[in-house]
Amino acid sequence: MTEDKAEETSGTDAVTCDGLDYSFNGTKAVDSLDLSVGAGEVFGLLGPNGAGKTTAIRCITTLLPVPAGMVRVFGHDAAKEPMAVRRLLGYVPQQLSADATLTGRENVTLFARVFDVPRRERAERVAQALAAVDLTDAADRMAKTFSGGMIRRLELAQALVSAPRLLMLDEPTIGLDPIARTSVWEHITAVRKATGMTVLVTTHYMDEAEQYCDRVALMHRGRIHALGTPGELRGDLRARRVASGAATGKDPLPTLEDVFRDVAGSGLDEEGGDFRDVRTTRRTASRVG
Ligand SMILES: Nc1ncnc2c1ncn2[C@@H]1O[C@H](COP(=O)(O)OP(=O)(O)OP(=O)(O)O)[C@@H](O)[C@H]1O
Repeated sequence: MTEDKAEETSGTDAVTCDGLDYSFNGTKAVDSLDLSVGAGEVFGLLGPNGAGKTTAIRCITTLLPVPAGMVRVFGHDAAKEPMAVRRLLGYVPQQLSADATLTGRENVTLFARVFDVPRRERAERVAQALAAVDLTDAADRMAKTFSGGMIRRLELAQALVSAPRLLMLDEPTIGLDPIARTSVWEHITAVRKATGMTVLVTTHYMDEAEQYCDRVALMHRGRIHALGTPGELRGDLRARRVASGAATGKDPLPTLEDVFRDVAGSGLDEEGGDFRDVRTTRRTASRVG
């Protein structure tokens, strides 16, 4: 992290969305979203396909234009100061962002150049980013020889090389096997501990959200239906069930998926929106091969 960025981002929320709306051809993808992500938090935006998670993320990254006053990143208005916002962000989109025909090091160097990492610091910062995701030994191999998990870690290194204060990850572990998923999360967690950066992540995987996110927002049809720590949300649902006579205090805590079913009602079933069913497999290694 560079010192000027650390100073610039102290004392303000990392992300504030205030009545964020976004429509595609008249259809609302994000509907009056209010959200605050505290500096240093790992915050999970959860929801089934089509909930509006990616659209919200793209508004926050400034990739989709929004009116002034709707999105702030460390106090900078995304509409008025998009360059200031971008300077503080690292973004790993769902789509593949590594080039198969370049080596790991070349891919990260490309991002270092695009994000204006000073030339004299570049080689060291690239090496640090690769080391942070455990790719030092593979750094000089072409990305097309990498496994899906390694590619995801390479994409993380690409996003980390500019020393972001806010790392945005759109479905970072989709399509990976359980071991690779754990490895990606361990690296995210380690970098976050070392740098204090904020992490905003979208996922379908409730187990990951539960394990790695400080707070989560459950999103459905463009709106947030519940927000809190995973423990709070599960505890609240149990309390509601006990109060209504549907459960006793001795029953095990409901899962986050139960919480989601409760707040989203029957809409999930209508849309075939069970989280276990809706994962779109992100093409990773096979796509670069
Ligand atoms: N470029 C686009 N043009 C038109 N409609 C879009 C576009 N991108 C998204 N949408 C629509 O906006 C809504 C929200 O989509 P979005 O991709 O934000 O959801 P999501 O929660 O990220 O889902 P997924 O997990 O599938 O990415 C959906 O109804 C989707 O069809």
